[in-house]
Amino acid sequence: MSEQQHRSGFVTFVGRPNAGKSTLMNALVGEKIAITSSKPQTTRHAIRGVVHRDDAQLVIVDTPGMHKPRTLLGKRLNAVVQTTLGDVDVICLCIPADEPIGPGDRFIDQQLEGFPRARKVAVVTKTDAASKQRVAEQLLAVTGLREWDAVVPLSSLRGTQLDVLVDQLVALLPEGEPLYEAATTTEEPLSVRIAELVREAALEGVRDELPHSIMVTVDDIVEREDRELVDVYANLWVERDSQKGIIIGHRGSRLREVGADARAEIERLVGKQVHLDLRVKVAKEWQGDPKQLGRFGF
Ligand SMILES: Nc1nc2c(ncn2[C@@H]2O[C@H](COP(=O)(O)OP(=O)(O)OP(=O)(O)O)[C@@H](O)[C@H]2O)c(=O)[nH]1
Repeated sequence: MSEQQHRSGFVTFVGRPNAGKSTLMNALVGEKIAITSSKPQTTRHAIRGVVHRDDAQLVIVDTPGMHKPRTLLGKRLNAVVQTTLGDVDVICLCIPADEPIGPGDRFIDQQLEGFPRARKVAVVTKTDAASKQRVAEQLLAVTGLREWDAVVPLSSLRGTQLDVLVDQLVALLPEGEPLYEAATTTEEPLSVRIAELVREAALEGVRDELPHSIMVTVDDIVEREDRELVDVYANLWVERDSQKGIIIGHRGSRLREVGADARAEIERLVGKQVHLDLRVKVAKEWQGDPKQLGRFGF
């Protein structure tokens, strides 16, 4: 194949919280990069995953869910979305098959008008969770929103139609050389990926406003010289003392569970045994504090 025919470019997935964007990106990249959870607004960073093919390279940028900002963190997250969308070749709007199209979807669809350069693809996600008829109705409803460059129904969970989406996306990319080396699946530094795995474990089973209050930082990752062992020093931040109690649980039982879950995922990532030193700390109302936000990398 000549260099000319190779295609490469940037694709992003937008959609209301819980639409299945992160799960889809992980399924496409074939490796756990963005963390997923049933809590809305799990994604906080613009994360890149890379899909490699002989004839193309798709760089996927994951964005936080678009929403009306309530906190300073919310505002900064929306700014990340705006910058990301101005910069990509294809924007995919994800709409779950198992829920009717609502004001949230329409709001985001309208925002797409602001990015005329990008090609636009509708992805109907979670087809496994809806009947055939429901999927067909949803496809019709989605088609009514605007003129799309492609409309693809799929299930990330079952892995159905993922190849169809990739084919469609590749066809919409400009011709160009690969942007990343073949072995690269993400640009995220190891410390960030580890912090996200700890946050994912901590999100399991927490409710109400607590999910948004959780932040994880990694102080140090130390490889032992004498053994195949990695020491990870991480902090789990919450906004209030009462939240600290919830995270730690009765006699530390919840924290131990979170640590064990996170450790298993980190071991899978680094391919070595891991010792996880996890401390719970309070950063008072960090979501509204510019100094704290800066410290957490927002
Ligand atoms: N049945 C089914 N569930 C799915 C599928 N894809 C995602 N989900 C579930 O939907 C929920 C939300 O998925 P995410 O990928 O975190 O959604 P998101 O759009 O990235 O969410 P935010 O980060 O909040 O913007 C999770 O509970 C997933 O397991 C799918 O193909 N089928």
